[in-house]
Amino acid sequence: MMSSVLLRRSAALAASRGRVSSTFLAPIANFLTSSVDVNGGVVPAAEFGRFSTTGVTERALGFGFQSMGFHAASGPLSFKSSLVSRAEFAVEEYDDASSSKSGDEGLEIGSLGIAPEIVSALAKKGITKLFPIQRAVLEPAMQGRDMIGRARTGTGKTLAFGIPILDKIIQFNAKHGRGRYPLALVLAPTRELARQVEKEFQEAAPNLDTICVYGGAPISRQMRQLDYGVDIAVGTPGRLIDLLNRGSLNLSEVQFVVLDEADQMLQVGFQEDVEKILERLPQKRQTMMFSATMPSWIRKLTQNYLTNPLTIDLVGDSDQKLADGISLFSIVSDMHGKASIIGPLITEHAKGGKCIVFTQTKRDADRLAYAMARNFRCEALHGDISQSQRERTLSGFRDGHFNVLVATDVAARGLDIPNVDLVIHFELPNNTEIFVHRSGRTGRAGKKGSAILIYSQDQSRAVRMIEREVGCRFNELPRISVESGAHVDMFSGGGQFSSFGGGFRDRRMNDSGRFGGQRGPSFGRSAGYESSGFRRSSGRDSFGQGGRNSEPSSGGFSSFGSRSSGSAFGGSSSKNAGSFGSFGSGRSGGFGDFGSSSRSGGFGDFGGSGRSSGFGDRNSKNSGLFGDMDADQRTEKRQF
Ligand SMILES: Nc1ncnc2c1ncn2[C@@H]1O[C@H](COP(=O)(O)OP(=O)(O)OP(=O)(O)O)[C@@H](O)[C@H]1O
Repeated sequence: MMSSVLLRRSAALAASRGRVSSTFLAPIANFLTSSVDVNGGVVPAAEFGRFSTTGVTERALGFGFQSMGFHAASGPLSFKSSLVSRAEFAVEEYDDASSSKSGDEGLEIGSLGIAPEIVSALAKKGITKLFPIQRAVLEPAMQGRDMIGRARTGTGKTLAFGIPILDKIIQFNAKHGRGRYPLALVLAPTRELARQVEKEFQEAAPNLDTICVYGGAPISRQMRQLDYGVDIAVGTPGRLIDLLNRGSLNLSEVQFVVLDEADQMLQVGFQEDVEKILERLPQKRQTMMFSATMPSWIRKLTQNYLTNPLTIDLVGDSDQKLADGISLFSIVSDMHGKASIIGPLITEHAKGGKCIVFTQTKRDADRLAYAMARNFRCEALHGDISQSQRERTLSGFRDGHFNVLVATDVAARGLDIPNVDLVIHFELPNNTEIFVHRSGRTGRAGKKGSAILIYSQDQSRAVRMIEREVGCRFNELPRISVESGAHVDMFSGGGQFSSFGGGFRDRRMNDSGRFGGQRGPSFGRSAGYESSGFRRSSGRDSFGQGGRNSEPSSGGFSSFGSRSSGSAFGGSSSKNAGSFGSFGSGRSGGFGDFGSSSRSGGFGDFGGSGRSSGFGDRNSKNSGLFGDMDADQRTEKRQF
């Protein structure tokens, strides 16, 4: 091991470059000087008011930061204010972020003193200018500030925290040589997102050693890699904890921690594990939290984890919360016709590009993908599918081998897949945050895209509520009538069940409206909701719906056979044997085994995990909300 450490150190020394601190700030200062007049009158978004131009704590930042003395002496404090104001101003210009129309020439990445290897690596990806959130974050992040960052989906939050961290690590390594233990830790809620973040880090700083740890992948390989030494660890909490418990992961040198999708990471069920990890980190560290959604509860909670945090919010409370390029549509459909209108919607609105259809349940995702596969190249993605299959599916989708992905909310957050032109909410999401994240799989990085919400007549109120909460307006599409011959039968094994999802849900629904998502008053929102269709979660403001608890893939129907299984109606012996295996809310009723059976081909080895599509389980500890927990044979339920 010593040799690997030495190897890492000498490699770093070879790459060492004695950078003069002032090179970093001078170009920014020039830029700001030239832009200060322009921005003088700009009132930052609501949260920007909280950005203090005074009292910036120069936290003692551990070993890596002393060498960054220039940041501690970075000129007048108003400078930082200008930077943030400028960033906010730029948000309004963001429509055309990729062009130079906005007059952003001053923030060419190459002129900021960022490590040349980052600059050239980003340039290879066509990234030459900072996006607004990246501008806003750069300076305070370089100063070591703890922060909460909110910016709309697809606006570059990953590199907003990535660039400063990578730059600092490169500098640290150049000075001290490379050590064995990670200097930065990024926590993400799903395996796919963790992999994506790690990839983005790796591509932006190819000479740094990164590792992505998550369940469903052999732990021994991850242990070996950690043993060899890494600069940055990205992972999902379950596997990180396992590695900590096994003594393979040492977090004693971590200087930078990021909670990506922070509002999800700090939900009950997730939060405990996150805390376990945070407890193992040095006190002296820089902690940053990012998400496109920051419900009010999270702002209070973050005080527990952050020191004198700076809030950088490019969304603001009153604005619309979706990225600008997303056009929103709604269409009413009864439960029976829903599946049948997906095809026409895709044909009309995806325009040959990719489409993600979001369902509430794993089972629904399977069924819909199965039924749609008759007309589209289409696959399902959810937490009951084996990790290897999940990865194959996602890369197949990325690479354009098929164009329609039917997914649970395991794919709602963070995933950056090129050319997703259309998102369809097959069912109402459980809360507005999920709506924002799901919709945000399209319209990324300044591109345009569409999101269509399918709802039933009695969900109109919930639709209006989304509009209010998200600050958006749906364009109502004309109803699509489904001729009987064109009806999509979701249930291959039993033609008698021609309705889908919500229809069944309603039948499962008990009097208290547990399956809220399928009914008007059941839509959740983070700001609280009083309908009986909601369950309040642990005193926080964000609500799940009862249906979520009962979402489980195994709970609903027995009817849908996997491609590999002839026993499609495995649950027919269950309580409600009349038609469907189990209308109960229990996970295992009817055909609990469906979820765990392995499949070949169509529907994966249902060994994965995750959570179902809402926050309904926030009350339950260890509810297995993270995609990785399963693979480590943890006891959580699997819900995504
Ligand atoms: N400065 C930039 N110039 C051009 N493209 C960029 C820039 N920064 C990031 N991107 C690209 O924008 C896309 C979206 O970035 P990213 O995934 O970080 O968004 P996000 O804000 O984290 O979204 P979400 O909220 O959905 O997680 C990525 O493909 C990324 O490579």
